[in-house]
Amino acid sequence: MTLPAKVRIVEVGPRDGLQNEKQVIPADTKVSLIRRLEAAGLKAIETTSFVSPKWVPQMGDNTEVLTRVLAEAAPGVDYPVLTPNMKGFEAALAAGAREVAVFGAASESFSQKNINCSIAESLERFRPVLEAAAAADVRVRGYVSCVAGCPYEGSVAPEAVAEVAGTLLDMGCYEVSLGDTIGSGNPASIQRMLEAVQRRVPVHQLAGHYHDTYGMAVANIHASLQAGVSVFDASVAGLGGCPYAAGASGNVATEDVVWLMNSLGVDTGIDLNALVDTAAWISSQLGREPASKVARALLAKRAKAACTG
Ligand SMILES: CC(C)(COP(=O)([O-])OP(=O)([O-])OC[C@H]1O[C@@H](n2cnc3c(N)ncnc32)[C@H](O)[C@@H]1OP(=O)([O-])[O-])[C@@H](O)C(=O)NCCC(=O)NCCSC(=O)C[C@@](C)(O)CC(=O)[O-]
Repeated sequence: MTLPAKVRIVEVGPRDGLQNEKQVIPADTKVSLIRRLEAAGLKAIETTSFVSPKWVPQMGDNTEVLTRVLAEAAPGVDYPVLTPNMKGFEAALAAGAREVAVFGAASESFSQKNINCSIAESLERFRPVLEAAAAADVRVRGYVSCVAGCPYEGSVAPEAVAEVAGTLLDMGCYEVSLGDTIGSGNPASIQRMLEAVQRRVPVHQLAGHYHDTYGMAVANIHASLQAGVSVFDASVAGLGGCPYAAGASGNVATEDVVWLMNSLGVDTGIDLNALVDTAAWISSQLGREPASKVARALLAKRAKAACTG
């Protein structure tokens, strides 16, 4: 299949990337990260989540972060936030959200552990969110977790993914992001899953959200590109992991995705050097090195050039 001329990258670092950090990250750092991502050319930046602070303490500053980000919103940039129920949606709307995301799963056990209800109950919680969002002219994105495997149940049937994705679309989501939450997918299994999902959902309404636990995320993105997917979620410096999927590493690093796309001649609109600066900056704030191979390689190259130059 011919590759698309350009792809849309949804940066999830400030939410998916930071939600699992044990240390308290000041709101100033989160806002500064988002400003740097805007400057690097990201046009969709998942900013925070309106979930229970008892469940995910790191996102407890959601209103402050979203309000401050929106007060100086960059032109043409979307700032989606997660909202699992009406309580979250109402708080997000009050803080000025113009895009939200509901998040379900293709695995019953993960749904219970993550949002404390069954898949069917979760869809019933999302329905009023989608209705209220339509009335307020707020866009809604859908997520399906565990599309390639569940930390509690093991394998997940592609048909189960297709069913939840299709229902989210029928309910009014404009796009469904397919989460390989524990990074257990490989190009063959992702391809099989996408074939099943595409029987229910048009490919232009799908996004890939692949964690990089086993180093397969870039290969899975390449397989998805060949299957016609042109939206990918990624996290600067490879930050993150899901608090309810033990051992799962971060999302694929945004730098790795931009490097892949640049090498394929696919436009992302993102400045790789500015992105690597951002990866180095947020990693230093967290007291570690960037997780991504591309950031490490480019930073090492710069350091060598600085020594020899
Ligand atoms: C969904 C709930 C809230 C249900 O939690 P619950 O306990 O079933 O909810 P409840 O309605 O029974 O309410 C219990 C308490 O929570 C409060 N509450 C209820 N709703 C909210 C809200 N929206 N915001 C703030 N507080 C809320 C509510 O007010 C009450 O407070 P209390 O009276 O005990 O003081 C809970 O399970 C939760 O917050 N879970 C967190 C899930 C989460 O954030 N997981 C990580 C994100 S998902 C992910 O990372 C995967 C993804 C998207 O990236 C894709 C992938 O990789 O697969």
